[in-house]
Amino acid sequence: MSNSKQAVPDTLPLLRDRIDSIDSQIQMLINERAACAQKVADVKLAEQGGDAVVFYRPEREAQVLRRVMERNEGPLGNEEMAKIFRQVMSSCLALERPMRIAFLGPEGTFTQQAALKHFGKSIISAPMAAIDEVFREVESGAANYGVVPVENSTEGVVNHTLDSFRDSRLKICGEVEERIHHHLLVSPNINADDVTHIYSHQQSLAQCRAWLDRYWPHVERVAVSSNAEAARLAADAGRSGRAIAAIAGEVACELYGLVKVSSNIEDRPDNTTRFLIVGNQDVPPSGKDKTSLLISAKNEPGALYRLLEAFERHGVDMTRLETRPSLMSRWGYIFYIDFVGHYLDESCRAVIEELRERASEVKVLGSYPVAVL
Ligand SMILES: O=C(O)C(=O)C[C@]1(C(=O)O)C=C[C@@H](O)C=C1
Repeated sequence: MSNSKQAVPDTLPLLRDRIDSIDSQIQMLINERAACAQKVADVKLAEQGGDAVVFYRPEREAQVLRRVMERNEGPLGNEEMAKIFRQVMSSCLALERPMRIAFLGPEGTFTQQAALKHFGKSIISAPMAAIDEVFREVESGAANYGVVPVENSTEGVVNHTLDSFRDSRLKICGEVEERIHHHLLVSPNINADDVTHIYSHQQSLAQCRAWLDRYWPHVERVAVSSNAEAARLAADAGRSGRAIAAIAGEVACELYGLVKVSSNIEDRPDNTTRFLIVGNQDVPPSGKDKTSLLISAKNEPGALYRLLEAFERHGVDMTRLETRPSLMSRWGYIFYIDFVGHYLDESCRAVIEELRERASEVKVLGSYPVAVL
């Protein structure tokens, strides 16, 4: 193999020769890696047998991606490099066993975008109409994993997702954060100056309100069921020459063959949504993990204080606390708590043990790697 540090030629033909030679080496190495992954699948099948085999290993994937970022020397940025490896692993996993991923649809939603960011593109997409359908699809075994939104930095918590954990035996196997970028999109044959209506989900219209007021004050805004649906409608309209624009994300833009009139038009550029990966497995520690708990507190004075005090005493860093009505008793509550660490870590174990003594129910929803990308 040639030395990667050898002098870079400075003419176009020589540079292209060099790129061709590097490409063929990369290709050979990727296939060598893929062959290793195939072997890994054989070993897993031999060791774990039949239905119990767990091909997808979130903790291992997180470690691989973290290592890629740690050793990266550029000129490609850490995230860019990790994205390339993300896709390489996705292809390798698909070779071991194709993964069917259920997500809150339709095709082109930000949840699908999050699923692709987390698993890479080599998955079988299964869009579901509602969050509880995503849970059911994974519980029934029809899908291997599910992806659901859990909180948004502007809109707050997604109650449907939290509530679905009450009666589900699914585990959280991962998290993914997605900066939500909105784009103004039209059909390629449409002139943006002719646009008469702008379609989008109500929340997205709200998230772009100031931008719309400034640049499109006289164009009618129409709320539809999702951004992806807005993109589909804009593409449909374009086919019959009607000038309708949509506000939607990157995946919907590509999926419906639209073009961007303006990019990143959201009023708050830090607008971020966190998604959870749900599945049937307990994920071993990756070295940098988070844990989510569901706790039913006894309805008595100081109950919440006694729960939280255990975190402080054992030095466990709590990152989120949400409260939902329990539905079992009037004014009873369920708390959703996220903290840093894995449930097998000594301090986390001690906290969970104490919580079990103090609460009427403690359910470990899962320990999982902190999002890498
Ligand atoms: O290490 C494994 O268990 C593998 O299956 C290999 C591999 C990879 O390509 O690196 C593929 C899929 C898993 O999710 C994790 C890693």
